[in-house]
This record gives sequence, structure tokens and C-alpha cells, in this order.
Amino acid sequence: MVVLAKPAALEQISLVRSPSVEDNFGAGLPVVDLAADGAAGEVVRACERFGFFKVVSHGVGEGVVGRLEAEAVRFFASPQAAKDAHGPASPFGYGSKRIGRNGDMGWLEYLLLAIDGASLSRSSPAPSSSLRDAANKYVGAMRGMARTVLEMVAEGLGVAPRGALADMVVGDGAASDQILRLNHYPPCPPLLQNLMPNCSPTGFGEHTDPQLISILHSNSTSGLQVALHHDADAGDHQWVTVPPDPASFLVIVGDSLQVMTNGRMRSVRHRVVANKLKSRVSMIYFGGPPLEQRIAPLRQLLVAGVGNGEEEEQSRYEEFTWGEYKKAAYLSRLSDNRLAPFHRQPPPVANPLA
Ligand SMILES: C=C1C[C@]23C[C@@]1(O)CC[C@H]2[C@@]12CC[C@H](O)[C@@](C)(C(=O)O1)[C@H]2[C@@H]3C(=O)O
Ligand SMILES: O=C(O)CCC(=O)C(=O)O
Ligand SMILES: [Fe+2]
Repeated sequence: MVVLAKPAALEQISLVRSPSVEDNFGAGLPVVDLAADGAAGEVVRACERFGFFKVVSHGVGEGVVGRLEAEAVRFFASPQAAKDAHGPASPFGYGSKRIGRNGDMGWLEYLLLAIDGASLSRSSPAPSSSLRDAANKYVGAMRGMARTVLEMVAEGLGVAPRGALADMVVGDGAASDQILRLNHYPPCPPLLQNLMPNCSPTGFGEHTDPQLISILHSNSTSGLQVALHHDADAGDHQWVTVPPDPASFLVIVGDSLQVMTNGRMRSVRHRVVANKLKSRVSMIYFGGPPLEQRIAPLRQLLVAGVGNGEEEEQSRYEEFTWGEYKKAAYLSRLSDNRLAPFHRQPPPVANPLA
């Protein structure tokens, strides 16, 4: 991967404002103030309607974010051979253009780091001790936010205990499956697209994240787009650009949270379009449960209506463990609908004329 700019210049000044930023989503972007009264209800509403939301008043210090971003910029600006020494990503480590093992390509380079408990795993070494230290502080902050958000999801859905979901990902004793990903999308100027092999507008192809939640931070370079829900499964997407905001985070609903809420919350398809002029740097925390965790709708959601004379709700999904789902995910292509094979067929509707 060619890095076109030195560290200090990675955040270049945009000469042309992308026409889609703000014009597309405008005031509709779901924003949740985590410190406000009623935040739990807002979190649930946003996850049900959009599958993602922007978080403000998150309490994460600028220094924690800035330090890791500076480390990421420094690493991505280092000589190619130094970066390659930490690759190829299999799945952890440094990767360039190749995403996963099944032929997906993007105009990016990245560092995938495994998390063990509350800090980076010693088995997927970080490129430097300063990056490791910064990443560990950042992971601590992301775990805190994951707990807050997942507790709010439980509270907002009326599920007890409050920690039912959060403990799966950030519980003290849980051998959960967390990942930290640092992405760098170099600019992809249209005039140079013919000259630069693999420079394409696709930074990161469309996909859903398989875990429960992802928490994304980016610098001020646009590129992230999300699919508005209605007919996403039918392939009828309306892509909208999410304006970048380095002061906030984006929480993204993953496939596993969709299943655990029996489809009330929907994992959201998203992708990154490479910026023509500026480098985009993003940092994403993925919160998954332990491998043996059963991924199935929370019991309290299925029986919620029973007291009111309603029948118990049936699960819309075949049962699986996170380990099984993860294995299947790693055999899939990025854009695959990974939940499709696990959808239960709805019971046949009785024919009143028969
Ligand atoms: C093509 C792939 C890359 C991915 C593993 C997969 O086979 C399908 C899911 C992809 C994804 C998307 C969200 C995260 O970025 C990621 C780390 C994950 O857990 O699932 C990536 C995987 C990857 O880049 O290795
Ligand atoms: O880089 C981004 O903004 C999003 C990347 C992403 O969706 C991912 O790494 O799964
Ligand atoms: Fe993603």
C-alpha cells in the first residue's frame, strides 16, 4: 500500500466538499446523548430504526482518541517493509487491500489487533510499545462505552438484569471475542485511478459486522455510508453518507445483536468510499461474546407478551454459537448476507379455503 502523505499531512485540507455529505442525511442522522435522561429509550429506537447511531456526551477523553490516532498515522506512514513485517493479516496483523481470505479487495491498509479481556492480546503483537499503550487505553474506553450502550439496550427493551448483554462482551470473567481495527484509506484521486493499480472508489466494501456491537471513530475525512434499512435484505439499498465527526463515535448494530433481539434491532450494511483528496483514518472496536456463547433471542423478549394473553414469540433464527457463526463468517465474502442461512422459515399460513 502506497502512503501518499507524511504523518502530519495525513489529515489534508479538503478542496472540494463532497456533495453527498449532509445533503443526504441532513437532520435525520440518529444522535444519542448518552448522558441525557431517557437515553436508553433513544438507543433502542435508533437501533430498531437505523441499526446505528452517533454518540455524543460519551465521556471519552480527546487525549485517549488522539493518542491512538497519532500512533496509527505514524504506523501507516512508516516504510512499507516495516508495515509488511507485521503482516499479512491472518486474521490479525497488518493487511493491505486484501480483506479477509475470500477475494475481497479495498483501497485501504489496516491493522487488526486481538483483545484479550481488557487489553490487547499478547499473541497478536502491536507494532510498537507506544501503540500498544495507546491502544490499551483506547480499548478501556471502548469497553466502558460498550457496557453503557448494551446496558441501555437491555434497559430500553425491559430485559433484566441490565448486564444481560453487556456481560457477554465486557463481563469480568468473560473470555469474550473483541477486536480492535485501525484502518487507513489513502486518497484516491479520479485522475490517477488509471495510473494507480487497485486505486478504486471502494475503500471497504458493503457488509454487516458479525459481532453484537461495533464502535467506530474516524478522523474528519468522509467516506462512511450506511444503507437505510427498509429493504436492505432485498438488495434495495438507499446509501446515505454519514458526515464525519471526530468528536463523536458511531455505534453499529451487529448481526448477533439482531438475533438476540429476535430481529427488533437490525444489523446495518455499511461501506467506505475512498475520498478523492484526503486520507481517512478510522478506529473500530468490535464487541463479540465468548466463542461458546449461544446466539439466540433473549428469553424475556419472547415471552414479553404472554402475560397479556399473547402467544410466546418464536425465534426467527436457527440456534448457533458465536464460534459457529464466526467460522461461517470467515468463509463468507464481505457482502454476503451472513444471517440468511440461519433464518427460520415462517410457519405456513393456513389456507382458509382449503
Ligand atoms: C471478508 C471478510 C472480512 C471479515 C471476515 C470476512 O470473511 C467476513 C466478515 C468481515 C468482518 C467485517 C467486520 C470486521 O471488520 C471484521 C474484522 C469482522 O469481524 O468481520 C471483518 C473480517 C476481517 O476483516 O477479517
Ligand atoms: O473504516 C470505516 O469507517 C468502517 C470500517 C468497517 O466497517 C469495518 O472495519 O468493519
Ligand atoms: Fe464494518
